[in-house]
Order: sequence, then C-alpha cells, then structure tokens
Amino acid sequence: MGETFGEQFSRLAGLMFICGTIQQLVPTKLRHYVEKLWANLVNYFYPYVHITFHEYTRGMHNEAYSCIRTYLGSKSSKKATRLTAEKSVDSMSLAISLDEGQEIIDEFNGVQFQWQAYKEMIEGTSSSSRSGRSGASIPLEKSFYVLVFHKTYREMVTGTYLEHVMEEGKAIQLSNRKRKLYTNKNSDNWYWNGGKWSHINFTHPATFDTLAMDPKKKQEIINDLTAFRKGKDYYAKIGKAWKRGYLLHGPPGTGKSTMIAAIANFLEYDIYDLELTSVENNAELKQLLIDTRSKSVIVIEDIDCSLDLTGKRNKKTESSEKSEEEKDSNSGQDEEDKNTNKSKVTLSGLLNFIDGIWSACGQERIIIFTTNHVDKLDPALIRRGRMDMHIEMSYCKFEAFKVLAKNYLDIDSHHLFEEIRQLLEETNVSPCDVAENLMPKTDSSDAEHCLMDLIQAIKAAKEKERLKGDKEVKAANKFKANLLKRFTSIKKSAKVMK
Ligand SMILES: Nc1ncnc2c1ncn2[C@@H]1O[C@H](COP(=O)(O)OP(=O)(O)OP(=O)(O)O)[C@@H](O)[C@H]1O
Repeated sequence: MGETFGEQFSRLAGLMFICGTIQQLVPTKLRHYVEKLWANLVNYFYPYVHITFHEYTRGMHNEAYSCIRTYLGSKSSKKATRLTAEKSVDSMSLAISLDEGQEIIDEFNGVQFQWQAYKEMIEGTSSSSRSGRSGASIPLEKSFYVLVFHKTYREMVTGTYLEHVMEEGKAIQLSNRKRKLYTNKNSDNWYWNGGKWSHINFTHPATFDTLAMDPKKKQEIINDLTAFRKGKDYYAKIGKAWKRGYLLHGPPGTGKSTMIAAIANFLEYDIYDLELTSVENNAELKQLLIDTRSKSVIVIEDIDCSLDLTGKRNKKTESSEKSEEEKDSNSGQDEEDKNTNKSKVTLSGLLNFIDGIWSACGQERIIIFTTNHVDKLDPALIRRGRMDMHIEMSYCKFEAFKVLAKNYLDIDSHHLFEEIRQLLEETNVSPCDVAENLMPKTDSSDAEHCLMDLIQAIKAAKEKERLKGDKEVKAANKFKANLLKRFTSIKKSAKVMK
C-alpha cells in the first residue's frame, strides 16, 4: 500500500467536501438524482472493503470475534492510546483489548490493514428476568470490529491474513489460559453431570530444568517435542495425523509422572489422565477420545496394570483378532471378566484408540503410556508409529544427581560429590529416593547434613543389594547342587539297569 490509510482518507474527505458543496448548488428537484449518482460513484471509486465481526451471530458467541480481540490486544498495547483490561477465572493474566472507538493499523506481509473497535447499545427483550418480568425491554451492548482494507488485497485477506489473525489469536489465548488436568468420569455420570471428563487446574511445577536425568537424553526429548510442536505442515505433507506417542518405562520413582508434567508444561498442553479401569468398553473409549481437545497430552499410567492387555495378541493370530474383539464387546465373558474392574476394553480397542481413523479428528495430541514392566507389554501396543519414542527412566546416576542437588540444595559442587558419584555408579537408587534424602529435615539441616544423609542411604541400599545378591547366589548354587545330585543318581540307576 503506497499511501497510508490517513493520507487516503484525507484525500477522500477532500473529495467529499467538494462534492457536498456542488450538491448545494444543484436545484432541489435534481438533488435526488445527483445524490444517487454520487452514491454510485463512491461505490465505484471507493477502493476499500469493510468486514464486520460481531461478538454474537444468531445468538451464538462468535469465536472469530474473541480471536480478533486477543490478536488486536497483543498489537494495541504498544500502539493504541485507550485500552481495556480484564481477567477471567480461566485466564492466567490480564487480557488487554482495544477500547471502543479506537483503531489501529496492523501490518502483514508489507500490507496495512485497519481495525476499528465499536460498541453500540441496542434494545433487547429478556426472555426471563429475576424480577419475574419476562419480555421486559433491556439495553444490550453490541460489540464488533471492522476490518478495512484496499480491495486489491481481498484475496490476501480471505486467503492468509484472516487465518493468520485467527491462529495467532488462538495461540495467545491458549498460552494465557489456565491449563487443566482432566480425569474421565464413570459413564453413568456423563450426561447429567456435564461432560465425560472432570477437571481441575493443572499447576504442577515440574519442568525439564528440574527433571533429573541424563542431559543428552533430556535434550533429545526436548528436540523431539519441539519438532512435533512445529510439525503441523510436515504432518499434513506426509499424510499423518498430527499426534505422537511416548512410552515411559522404568522402575518406580524414576520420574515418569514428573516427566509427563514437564512435557505438558513445556508444550503448554492440558492433560487427560485416562483411567482405563473405569472405561466400560471400546465404544466408550472412542467417545472419551472424541471429547478431548487438541493441544493435549493423553496419559494412561501403569498400562500393564490398567487392563489385561498383555500377551493376548501373542496367543491369537492377527486374523482371529477382529472376531475376538466382537466377542469381547458383545459378551465380555472371557478373560476381562476375571479382572476386578469388569472393563471390556480390549487390546484392539486400545490400538484403535491410538491410531484409528477417527483419532485424527482432533489434532496436536501427545499420547503417553507409562509402565514399570515394559517386557510385559504386547509388542503391537508399543511398536514405533504407535509409541514413537521409547524413553527409559533409569536409576539416578551422577549427572541426574547434580540436577537434584541444584534443585534441592542450590549447590553445583561440594567436597562430598566425588564419594556420591562413586556410590551411584555401584548402586541402583531411584531419583525419588535421592530427592527424599536431599530434602532438609530440620531448620538446621544444611547441604552437608543432607549429603551425608544421602551417602548413608546409598550405602544402606548397596548393602541390601549385596545381601540380596548373596542370597541369590546361594539359591543358585543350591539349585545347581541339587541338579547335579539328581543327575548322578539317574546315571547310577541307568548303570544298574544295564
Ligand atoms: N527424574 C526425576 N527428576 C526429578 N524428580 C524426580 C525424578 N524422579 C522422581 N522424582 C521425585 O520423586 C517423586 C516421585 O516420582 P514420580 O512419581 O515421577 O515417579 P514414577 O516413575 O512416576 O513412579 P511410579 O512408577 O511409582 O508411578 C516426584 O514427586 C519427584 O519429586
């Protein structure tokens, strides 16, 4: 746009003044025709297009309006002189928006777009009122934005500019909102209790900075998540639903749940904590997934304990699996009924949940399974493509310990570090146990005290491991001796028989 909006409007205003003056000189009888001609001329020569975005359309809230409001709020805090600020219960910070009558110029790909904010009062009627006076006339506030642009850019506006405004507005809204931790309700409560998931605000403080693990492995995960977050076009190009699966496995207390919180915080996603044991069947599982929003992490913790999903596939052939699923969902009389939870969700139901066609209806989702026993899981459940990244959360080694020492004691080095390094190399201790010992127990506990406590705890664990090892060696030796004894006696009796 060569001229600015200001210049173009002042030129147009000058022209209108001249035409207005000419109109005054025209005889009254002809004035009507001149006015009509003038309106047509303005229509023909006025090079601007106006688009109005109302807050409500046909009684429904217009999502485009709130995206524009957020988008312009982010631009106008630097440019506009009168702004409105508000904070909703669901949002973390103040939302700034353009005040009534204000306008700002937004620039996109070198083109200027003018936005104006308006508010007008209209008369409305209340359908019911607290005073009991139904149908009373009440003043309603009607807010709207008007986008003004040169007609040359009509295609750019409808093609890319508005999409850019919507996307950016939505992204700001998402990063501003309080994130949620959802848990699935029992299906008996779905309809009378507002939805299939109940939620609380998600405020877990874990981040990748506070997560104790091998730094190289941690960086790999961060890179993977970053690529996923930016991967919208890539996933579209390769024809894959925009989702990714992570399998977190490792002994108890190694940080699997902490890692989930760190992932959700890193991506700024909500978490859906799916309790499989309270899902009755495969159909319910699908409905629960459909009811999740994008930009979310769907978690099934301790998948090996959730349902008897292990080994089923190994026992059956691929071809018999479909009929098995039907059998499961119809009668549900076999293996699942042996579970105390009576859930009829099957392995194939769960596989569909992860990668069925309909699972692509909501994009930008992460699915995470956790387990303490990866070897117990059916290979089909965790194959690449379903669980794209397998992350082993392991016992605490020195690099992970340093992160915990920094978090809990705010120290980067200490003369006891070397002893701890050696002990951790020789002993399996979970980060959870290390963290527990690093927590000051009394007001007078300093770093030295905590590190000494930790050394004692690792030594005790080492001793326990040694005793366990001795016991195992003894048992193995006993077994070997028994075997040898039996073998010799068999040999002897064979000789006698000869
Ligand atoms: N890798 C870690 N980094 C930081 N803190 C950790 C880590 N692992 C464990 N912790 C600490 O130990 C506590 C328990 O860890 P967490 O629940 O994440 O382990 P988990 O592997 O999920 O255990 P489980 O398998 O028993 O569910 C956490 O609250 C956290 O304070």
